[in-house]
Amino acid sequence: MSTPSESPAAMRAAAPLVQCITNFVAMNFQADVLLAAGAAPAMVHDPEEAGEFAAIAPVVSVNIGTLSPRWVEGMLEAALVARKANSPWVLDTVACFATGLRRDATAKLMQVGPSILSGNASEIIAVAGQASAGRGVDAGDTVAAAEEAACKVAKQVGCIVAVTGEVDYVTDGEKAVRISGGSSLMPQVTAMGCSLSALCAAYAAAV
Ligand SMILES: Nc1ncnc2c1ncn2[C@@H]1O[C@H](COP(=O)(O)OP(=O)(O)OP(=O)(O)O)[C@@H](O)[C@H]1O
Ligand SMILES: Cc1ncsc1CCO
Repeated sequence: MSTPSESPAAMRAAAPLVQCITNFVAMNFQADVLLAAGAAPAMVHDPEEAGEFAAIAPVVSVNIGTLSPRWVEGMLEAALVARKANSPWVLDTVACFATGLRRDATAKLMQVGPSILSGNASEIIAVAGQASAGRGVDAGDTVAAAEEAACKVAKQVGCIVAVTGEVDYVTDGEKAVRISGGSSLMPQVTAMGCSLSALCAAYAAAV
């Protein structure tokens, strides 16, 4: 395992293939962010091939931003294959509180047990089964308000939970770190959080 300062070089050296099942809005931007960081993105989502590809890729990044029932099938197939192979997989629960399809998909995906769960404060509060103030893809809660929910989910699932916002809160349920350094311009650009969760996947595969 590399130290945080060694991790970027370790990731570049490994150049991990990252299977991304992500939303239409983020797809291009997220792929470019992964390439810039030194990973090798592949956007592979159809259930006809998602599981097969997950057997080749060392890590899977799942993002529920633009959902359809068929995409959910692909997500579940890929997540199950990754889990069975003991490979990491990351779940970004975009707007998971908003509709029945999203709530149902999130519940099924959480049952597979992601290695890392990433979302804004309202999404993480909703995953913990609490009422959130989110609106669409935007958070209506502070990161601080989601810390308890993040710890609860991390302990229950045995995963890392990252709550994103002005200062990110990352926990395994016992230890936690707060990460600052973002820009107030970042919420004005779409797909920042989506790209971050895919980057987490790349690092999980490589370091
Ligand atoms: N107000 C802010 N000030 C500084 N940095 C921020 C702020 N809001 C977000 N960020 C940065 O943007 C990153 C993504 O966080 P955010 O919560 O906006 O993701 P998101 O809502 O899931 O994004 P998207 O759904 O558009 O992909 C954070 O990790 C943080 O670095
Ligand atoms: C705007 C938007 N709508 C669904 S996914 C997405 C990208 C940011 O979450």
